[in-house]
Formats: sequence, structure tokens, C-alpha cells
Amino acid sequence: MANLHPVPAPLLREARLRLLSGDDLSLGRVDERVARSWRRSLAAGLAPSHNSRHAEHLSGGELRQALACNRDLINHSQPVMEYLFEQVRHSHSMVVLADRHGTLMHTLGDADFLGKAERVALQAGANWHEAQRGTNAIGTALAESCGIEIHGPEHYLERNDFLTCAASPIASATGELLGILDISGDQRSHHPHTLGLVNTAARMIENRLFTTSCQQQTRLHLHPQAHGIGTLAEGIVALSEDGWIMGANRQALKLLGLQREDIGATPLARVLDTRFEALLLRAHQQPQQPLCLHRRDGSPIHAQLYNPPGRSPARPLTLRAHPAPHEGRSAPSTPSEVQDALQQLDTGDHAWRAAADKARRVAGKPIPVLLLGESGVGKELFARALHDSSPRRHRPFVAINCAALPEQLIEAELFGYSAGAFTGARKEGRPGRLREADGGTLFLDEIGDMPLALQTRLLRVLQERQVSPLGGGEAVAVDFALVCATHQPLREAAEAGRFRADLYYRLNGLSLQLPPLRARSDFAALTDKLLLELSGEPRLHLAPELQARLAAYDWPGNLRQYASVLRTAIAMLDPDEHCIDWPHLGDDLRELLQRAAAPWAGGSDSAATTPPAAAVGTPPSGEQKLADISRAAIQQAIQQHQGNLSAAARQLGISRQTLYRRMGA
Ligand SMILES: Nc1ncnc2c1ncn2[C@@H]1O[C@H](COP(=O)(O)OP(=O)(O)OP(=O)(O)O)[C@@H](O)[C@H]1O
Repeated sequence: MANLHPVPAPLLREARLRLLSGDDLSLGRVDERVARSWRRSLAAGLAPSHNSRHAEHLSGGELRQALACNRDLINHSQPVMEYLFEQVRHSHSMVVLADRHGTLMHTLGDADFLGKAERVALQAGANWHEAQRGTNAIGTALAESCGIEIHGPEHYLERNDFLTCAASPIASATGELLGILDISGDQRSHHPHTLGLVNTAARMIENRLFTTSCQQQTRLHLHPQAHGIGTLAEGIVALSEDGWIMGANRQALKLLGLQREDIGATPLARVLDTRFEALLLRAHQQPQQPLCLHRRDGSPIHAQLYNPPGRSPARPLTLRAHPAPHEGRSAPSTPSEVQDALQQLDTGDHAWRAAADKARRVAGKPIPVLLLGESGVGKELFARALHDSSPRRHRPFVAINCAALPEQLIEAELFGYSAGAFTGARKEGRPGRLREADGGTLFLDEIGDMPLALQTRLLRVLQERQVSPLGGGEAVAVDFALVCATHQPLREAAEAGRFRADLYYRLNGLSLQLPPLRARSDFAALTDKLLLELSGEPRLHLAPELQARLAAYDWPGNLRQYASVLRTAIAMLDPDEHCIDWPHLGDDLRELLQRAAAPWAGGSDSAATTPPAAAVGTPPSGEQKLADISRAAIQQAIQQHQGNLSAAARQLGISRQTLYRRMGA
């Protein structure tokens, strides 16, 4: 019964009859799902007084065939059904399994009730689809795709009024409906917990089917609490080799905020704050322990990774732009393919991700993007990924560094020239890079360094959407997406008259600030990604103390500098070495790091565990005591997270920058 306050049986019977005579209004008090089902039953040509004599019932041969088709479902359901039957024995009830068409496959019941049930064809081979037998828990759970209880005269056919039935759908790992589990009984023995019991049993069957059907895939078992993993309440996802969610049970969908349609079209990194390669690596490093991850909203979730037998836990991966089409399911839709290039650069920093999320919204729209950020933060990589994420990705990406070209050449390089336009020009002229970018994306790096005269010409091109080559010649229409980048404060330059204000506003459809490396909160994940990309060796990692020092360094050259440091360190490793430590660094950087870390003398194990100023001697002032407690808590958190400062900061509820400041305090 779906209503909290059940409608009395006589009223239900009356409403059912009125529906037949075209009175829809009397359904007002009937549960919405039941009312919908009654209307469907009516539309199928059934009347409440119908005896369902003509309802489908499989012959012996047909039933054998149906049983063979549903072998996995039946095999996994049988033990659960037996357990369930133990719970309801002697309550004039039976446990029923139906396939996805509503045909009963298997029943277990009290002998005294089975006789009654047979009279209404609650037996293997009978079809209980709504179109055959009107509203009933099995048929209505199929139609509504949810667990439901149908009690007494909520059944559409009067002859089923003596029943009370609770049914729950069983779905596959990819979310397809496989069948229905049901408990049917005499309505006088109705129990309020029956639907809960059936729902729980259906989840047990789903999880058993999940682990069997996905045994060749990497699985991630999830729960908000570490101890919830392995229980019925856990979420399970199956992952492709490049980290796309190819299967998910109901709980996982709920925990990750996904819909059934997202299965096969969502990379794990879109819902969890980690890249797949980094996850494999961490799981390899602590195989027996659940990992603490974070969801997109920052809330923590515990996860245990299981690799299929025989697969190396963290083998190198060949990243594909999108997952292989999933069996029985169409290839992922274009939007997920399109988003992938930015996704692959996303290692979890919130500011970076916020910029990528905004950029995705303008990809493919005629809105120029202006990327701001210090040198080496990855502006060009971001621009390329944005292009690869847009509908223009099959057309050219043309990058021009305005600071690297001599002033006289930029003009020719950008706008092209006609034959004999100037001394040294090619005989046949040149179309210019703007025209090369036609249909694709033009990336103007260091736009702040563009000479004023050229700014005027560029502005004209952007306004008129056509290019006139140097030395005359016909103007040619161009169509490109424009992405510009600068490390200069361009607005100030425009205000000071060093940059044309009108061009600035034209370029600045959407400005995005990319964070410097020292402000990023994903240092550990970024390191894992860089190490994997630079070496192809998933076991490579940094010594925890070194990682903490590197994370605390302020990296004036940003990612370019850090990538170069790691590249050199990898080259210093012996063939069987996998841990990068102090000896693998250049002398200058080692000195810089040690000098920068000098105020934080917490490097040794004992210092890391002992509150430094629980000092002996003079009692500390209140302020001093607080500082000591704070420092001890920080050191303890860093140690707990094996040097991962981002994780330590998250645990303490402070930003990574605040953590650095406090470390130095
Ligand atoms: N997300 C990233 N993943 C891996 N490497 C990166 C990433 N971002 C940047 N890098 C590294 O940093 C280098 C510099 O990146 P990029 O040229 O995109 O930076 P930029 O901000 O455009 O620099 P500039 O302002 O000096 O032109 C890249 O060649 C690469 O080695």
C-alpha cells in the first residue's frame, strides 16, 4: 500500500468502478502511482471484473526457454529467495521472482497459500505484466521502475483484492531492468516492513550479480564511512581501463549524484576529487586500507579498490579520448567526448576546475576567452584542451606567441600578405595564420605584448570577421574561436593606455584566472600525473618528506619548472629505483628547498610527533600554547597523510596556503 494513510477498501472499490464509467476525479485520494496504474490498466482494455482467463501463460517448452535465458538472475536470486522465505514462513505468503517481462520464473511459498495463489495464477509461467492482469505489485514495479506495495483493492482486478504484494525491481550493473522480486500474501497478513525486506533482498541480488558480471573489471567499493564498505549499503562502481564508470549499483549512483544514463558516459575524475591513475597508485601503495577520497562537493568518501584477478594493480594506462562503446549500449554521447580533453588535465584543484567548468560552457560559442596566469601555469595546455573540448576540435589549433615575434613580422605572420608585398616576401604571398585558423581556434599567447598598431588591425578583424592581407588584395572571411593568454595584468594595461581598451573588452568575453602552482590544492595528484606522464612508470613516487618540501616551495616557474625538476630527477634514478628523494635533485634546488624549509624544523620523526613547544621549563603563554597545539596538530596530520599536504590541510579544514604559513610559524 503506497499511502501513509491507507484509503479504506470500500472507497477504493468505488473509485475503481467510477474510473470505468469515466470519472477520473474520484482518484484524488488514491496513491498517485496506483492511480496511474489503474489508468494504464483501463487503457489496456481491462475491467476490474475481468477474470484474466486470457492472460498470457507460457507453455512448458516456452517456460524452459525463459528459465534458460534468465539463468544468471535465477541462480543469484535463489539463495536470497530461500533466505527471504525463511523470514515470512507461516504468514500465508510466497516469494516470487519474475523476469523483466513480468513472467513468473520461480516461486517459494507456504503450502496453504500456494493453493489460493494458483487459483489466481501466481505460478511459474504466468505473466503479471499490468497489461495482462492490471495493477499488481510485479507489473506496477516494472512500469514505475521502483519498489512498490499494492494492497487489497488497490489491485485493479477484483479477483486479486485478497492479496497484499510488495515488489522491488532488480537492475544490472549498467542499470538495465532484469526482473522483479516480490512477496505476495493474504492481505490479512499484511506487514508494514515487507516492502523494506523485499527492497533489501533485491539489493543483495543486484550486488551479487554486479560482482559476477564485472569480475573482469576494476571495481571501486564506496561508502561515506570506512566501515560501511562491504556492507549492503556500499556503492559499487565498475571502471574501464581508463577510469570511466561502466557500471554502478543504485547506492553508488546515489552517493556520486549520478543518473542511470551517466553509466558509460562519466569518467571517475568527474565525480571524485582524484585522477584514476593517482587512485590506482594510492591503492597499490596501501592495498588493504580503504582510501579517503572526496566528492565534487568536497564531502569525504571512503573507497576500496579491487582489481580483477591477474591484473597488475597499477599498470600503465593508455589514455583514450573516450571509453570503448559499452556492450549493449551506445557509445558515449558527444558532450562527454567533448569534455574529455579538459577533464584529462583536471587533477582536482578547485580554482583550476572552476575555470575549466566555466570554459566548457563557452566551448563552441562565439565568446572569446582570456586566460590569465603567471608564466608556466599551463595556459597554452588549457587553451589546447579547450579547443579539443569544442566542436571545432577537428579543425586547426593555431598558436602564436605575440612576444616571441619581431614586430614587423607579426603583422605578416598574422594577416598574411599578397605577392610582392614587401622585400623578402614569398613570391606567391602567404595566407597568414588567422586564415589558417579558419574553422578552428586561434590562440594568441602573450597578447599583452602585441604592439599597439597591430592591436588596431586585430580589432578590425574581430569586428569585421575578415582579413585583408598586407600589400592589398581581397578581404577574406574568417571564422575562428579566439583564446588569448597573458601573464600581465591586462586590465591595468588598458587603463594605463598601454593596451587598447576596446580590444581588451573584445578579447575578454570570459576571463579565467589559472592558479599558480604554489596555490594549488592538488599537489599530490598533480605530482602523480606528471610522474606517470614523464616516466610511464606507475610505481614512481616521491619520498614523503621531499614531497612536503616540494609542495611548500613557491615555484616561480610554476608547472613548467616543476615538470622540468621531475624530469631531471627521473633521469637520476637507478633502473630499479622507484622513490625520488633528495639525492635525485640538482644541488641548487636542494639548497633552495632546505633554506625555504628552515623555519619548519619538524623534519625528523620525533619532531613530527612531539608537540615542539610542550617545552620544558618556563610555562608557555596562552598564545604560545595555542601555537604549539596548532603546530603539533599540523605535524600529526601531515604524518598521517604521509606528507600529502593537501590531504592534511583538508583534514584540518584549512587551505594549503594557511598550512604552509602555520608550518613556518
Ligand atoms: N596540467 C598539466 N599537466 C602536465 N604538465 C603541465 C600542465 N600544465 C603545464 N604543464 C607543464 O608546464 C609547461 C608549460 O605549460 P604552458 O606552456 O601551457 O604554460 P603557459 O602558462 O602557457 O606558460 P607561458 O605563459 O610561459 O607561455 C608545459 O610544457 C608542461 O610541461
